[in-house]
Amino acid sequence: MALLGCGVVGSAVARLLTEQADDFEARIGAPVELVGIAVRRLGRDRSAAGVDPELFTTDAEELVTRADVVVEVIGGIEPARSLILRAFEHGAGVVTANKALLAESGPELYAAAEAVGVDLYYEASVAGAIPLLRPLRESLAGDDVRKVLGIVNGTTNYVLDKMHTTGAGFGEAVEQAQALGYAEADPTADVEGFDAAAKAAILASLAFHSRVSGNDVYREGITEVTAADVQAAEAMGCVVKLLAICERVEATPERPSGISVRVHPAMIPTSHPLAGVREAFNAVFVEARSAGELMFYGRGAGGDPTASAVLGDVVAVARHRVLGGRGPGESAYADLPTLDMGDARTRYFISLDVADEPGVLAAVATEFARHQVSIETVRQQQLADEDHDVEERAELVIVTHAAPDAALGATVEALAALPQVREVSSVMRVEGE
Ligand SMILES: NC(=O)C1=CN([C@@H]2O[C@H](COP(=O)(O)OP(=O)(O)OC[C@H]3O[C@@H](n4cnc5c(N)ncnc54)[C@H](OP(=O)(O)O)[C@@H]3O)[C@@H](O)[C@H]2O)C=CC1
Ligand SMILES: N[C@@H](CC=O)C(=O)O
Repeated sequence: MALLGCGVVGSAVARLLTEQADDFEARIGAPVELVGIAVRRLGRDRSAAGVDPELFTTDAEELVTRADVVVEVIGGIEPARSLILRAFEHGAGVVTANKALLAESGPELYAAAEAVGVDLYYEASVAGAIPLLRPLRESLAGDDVRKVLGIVNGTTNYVLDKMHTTGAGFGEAVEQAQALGYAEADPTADVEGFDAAAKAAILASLAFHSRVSGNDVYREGITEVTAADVQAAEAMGCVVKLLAICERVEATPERPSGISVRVHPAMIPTSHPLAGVREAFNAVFVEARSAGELMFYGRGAGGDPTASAVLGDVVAVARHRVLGGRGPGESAYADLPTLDMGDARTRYFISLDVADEPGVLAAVATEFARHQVSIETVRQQQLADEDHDVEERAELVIVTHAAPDAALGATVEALAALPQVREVSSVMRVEGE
């Protein structure tokens, strides 16, 4: 086995593989020999990997030519993509945790693996330690998956959790997540939702037997979530979570059936099981026609949890080397189109700072009616300034029923333009009953 990368995940893979060498031999039916570990720079302290220092090399291209199984935990697009293709050319099976690469170049990699008849496994790429991709790809192969909904990014869940529970600032919480090994090399990928979007693309591809790339996913990160949003959520008995939502959408007279794949922050009621997902944990609901609802929960990031998923794949690929055969390849036969975000049916929470005068409610309600958005609840309260003097201002808090996202967005724009509306203080989608 060749290991590409020896950072948070790679060092845990090397250490656990070495510590449990006898068990791996028994499970696979042959010993696993680590033939080398490729890194960017030599001379760093690699003691966490617990392996012979002679194994380290900066020549990854040469290393992949002398292994039966290549584990890629470098991250990013290049040189990870070229190294994986080179490993396939030399007949090696590949295990990767690289969701960014799979979401961008998945079809190319599946085809290359297929062409030479070798394995490509990537359980660690979504939701860290949680066995999720194999259940979707294999256990649910006899069912019809309708929806996948969950928290798939540990860093943002950690940040939002800290903002809720300790009142920590955004930057401070991101630094903590980086120190704990949860964040990507560039944490922008986490906080801007790119990492969750890549994972949503992988989940949707597997769940709906279609090709979904990261660019097909509607994406909003958590950088715009303010302390005021967090407080507004709490006042509503909700918490803010970054959610990945993949769903089958039936045809309407205006558009064909397809899939909606989106990542954005949302308020969910504290009674919802996802609200209790704390720190860097992940949780994913899968809804299938016959199975009903399934929930997967566990550690979504960090060295050892991710290495657990990587090593599970190593055992599967190595077994195939010993016994013959290979795991399932890509299944994209359904070829469903990805629909526009505007067509997704969502619910909105909207908080407005309005002039407290007659006719305000009617003006606001008219905009909702004009855009065919139905209101679920409205709450109005007078606003006081810092000296607790009651001004001629009020806060209107509105929660809508589900409506097309485009109609909800247009409603917010129209509300902002009303003369009675001083400010749209907070807008967030709402998920969960
Ligand atoms: N951290 C986590 O919790 C999880 C991470 N992942 C994924 O796992 C992968 C690895 O993540 P992580 O371990 O956190 O990343 P790190 O940044 O901690 O480690 C990356 C490793 O790759 C090496 N590397 C970088 N560029 C090259 C190169 N050109 N040639 C050879 N080696 C190179 C680095 O070398 P050097 O040490 O010399 O810098 C380092 O050892 C990523 O795809 C990530 O998305 C998936 C699930 C969870
Ligand atoms: N940066 C990612 C790591 C695991 O995929 C996350 O925070 O979830």
